[in-house]
Amino acid sequence: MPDNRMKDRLMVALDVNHRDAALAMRDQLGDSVGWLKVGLRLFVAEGPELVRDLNTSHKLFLDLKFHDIPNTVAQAVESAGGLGVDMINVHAGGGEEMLASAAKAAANFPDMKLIAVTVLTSDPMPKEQARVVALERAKLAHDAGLDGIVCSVHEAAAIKQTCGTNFITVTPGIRWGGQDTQDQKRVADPASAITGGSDYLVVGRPILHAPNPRDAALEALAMMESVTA
Ligand SMILES: O=C(O)c1cc(=O)[nH]c(=O)n1[C@@H]1O[C@H](COP(=O)(O)O)[C@@H](O)[C@H]1O
Repeated sequence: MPDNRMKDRLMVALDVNHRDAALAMRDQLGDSVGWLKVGLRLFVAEGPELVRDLNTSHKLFLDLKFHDIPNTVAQAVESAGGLGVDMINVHAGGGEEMLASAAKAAANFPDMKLIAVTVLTSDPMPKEQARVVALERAKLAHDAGLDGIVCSVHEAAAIKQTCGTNFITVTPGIRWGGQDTQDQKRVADPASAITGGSDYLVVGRPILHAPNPRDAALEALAMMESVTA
């Protein structure tokens, strides 16, 4: 049985395009992971009903990366809050006013975490530059009252240092054992993510496309656990 402290820090990105595929993956993973992430592909295909269904067995991160004028983003945050999900995200690039409007709307849903994407893990900018920009955007999100950010493992420690240990760091771009990095540019393995200041690891294809997704999730969890006391 996986360690609850770690399984509650592992988010599987359900980047599939059909309700049946999503439910089958949920069932295969079972209690090996604490979180599921629904992103653009699945949400556009299947909508809110599936989100509610998945949220009955697992915590749910609705990853739609809102990026629009402040009023529109605030309204979208309200709608997401109405779904009862546990976490949503916006783009920090939307600026201070947009972030503040999103935070104000999210305050009506105290159980839902609002986080901001800093620099996409697929962005080809050099790592040093990504760290500077991600930190700048993290500060903006922190000052606007958001709960945390999405960044790569390479920026997580600096962000924690500046914004405080309670400021949530969610890190996609997780690969291990020589896996193909695909479109991801700033990657790290599960153990480095834990030691590098990540609160939550987002893993998609390395689990979804594994011969046995549950075994792949357990492998990631074992690496996460290997660096904790
Ligand atoms: O917000 C995200 O979740 C996200 C931000 C980011 O900077 N990079 C990133 O990969 N993601 C998401 O994290 C998941 C990573 O998937 P894999 O690359 O397949 O592990 C995908 O669902 C992406 O949409």
